[in-house]
Amino acid sequence: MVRLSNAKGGGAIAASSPLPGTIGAAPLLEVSRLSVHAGSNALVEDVSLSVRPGETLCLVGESGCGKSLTCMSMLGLLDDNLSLGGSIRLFGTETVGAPESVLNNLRGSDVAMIFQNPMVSLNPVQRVGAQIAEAIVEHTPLRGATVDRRVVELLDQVGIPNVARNKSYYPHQLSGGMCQRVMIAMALACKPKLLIADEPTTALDVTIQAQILRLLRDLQVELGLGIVLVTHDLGVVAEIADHVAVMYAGRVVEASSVDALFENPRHPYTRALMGSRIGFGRQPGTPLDAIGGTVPAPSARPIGCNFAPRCAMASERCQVDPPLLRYGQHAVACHFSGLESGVGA
Ligand SMILES: Nc1ncnc2c1ncn2[C@@H]1O[C@H](COP(=O)(O)OP(=O)(O)OP(=O)(O)O)[C@@H](O)[C@H]1O
Repeated sequence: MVRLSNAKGGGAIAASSPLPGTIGAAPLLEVSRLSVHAGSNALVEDVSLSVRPGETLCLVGESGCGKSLTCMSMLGLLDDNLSLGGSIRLFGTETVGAPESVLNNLRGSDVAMIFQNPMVSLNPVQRVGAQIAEAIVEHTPLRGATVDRRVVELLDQVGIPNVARNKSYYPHQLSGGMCQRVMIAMALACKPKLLIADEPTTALDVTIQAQILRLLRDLQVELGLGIVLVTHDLGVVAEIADHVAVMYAGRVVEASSVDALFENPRHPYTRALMGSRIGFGRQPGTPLDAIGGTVPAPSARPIGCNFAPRCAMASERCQVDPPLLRYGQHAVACHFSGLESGVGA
């Protein structure tokens, strides 16, 4: 279940139903009223969400909406110039304000992260098998020949063909898709319960992207992983998400189950994201509508609703910040959502 709250909108909001089989399972991750500041600028505000075993939560939004900072906060990997507020509980342990040793224990053991560009994340001068072996030695008690066996097992698990040969290759000898599989193998080396994936398919072409998403989904079923996946692509969301949090200018503006979001997007920003992409409710032949304007910089946010300057529906009401409100399993922060009065579904 993804839970959401917004300080201005009141208490916790249950924004979607748990997956079958996860009802009652303790959340792997619980983020409550997360804020990230650079000096007086709020980069992320009042973000709350949770992920249970076997669930995939997608964070979606344009560049600069705060998706990566939200993920980096979860791992305690924020730059030194940033300050963190709110609460982040990983497997029940509060990590905000916790000593580095607590985060070190969690990172690479119960929680792992994969990034956008595997070519950048992998060491170019070390064979991929050796890089996975290093991750195994760092995060598990395995040693010697057992490590080699585990390398082969992991490469098999992520669908690398001809493992005996490919494990001795350097990253540049493998395709981008294969390198991303290697990164996923490294992430799995520590048998994590939670995987945080920041745009893991953005650098890959569409066919390979679909293969990697399928792999993540398969691994999730096999291992019961919770996944937080960042993307700006609603196609990726449709493919893999159970729950979605749409972020705009540092906040969650809409959240629900993936089905409810696509059936009935309520925030004008969500609808604009859908309208700017081929295949989401568009008639064949209609031109793509780019969303006019850009996400406001944290230092230049408007008074009231952050999306108002780009919103066709904006009126005087939007000078007042809309709270994130819930209707059933759907939460939205817009004066025109029809949710304020609790009507309409
Ligand atoms: N260390 C930092 N100091 C100051 N501002 C920062 C810092 N890191 C990120 N920001 C700003 O915070 C905002 C949110 O950044 P973030 O990287 O989380 O966005 P994003 O939604 O992940 O975008 P992208 O898809 O481009 O990664 C942006 O305006 C960014 O410029």
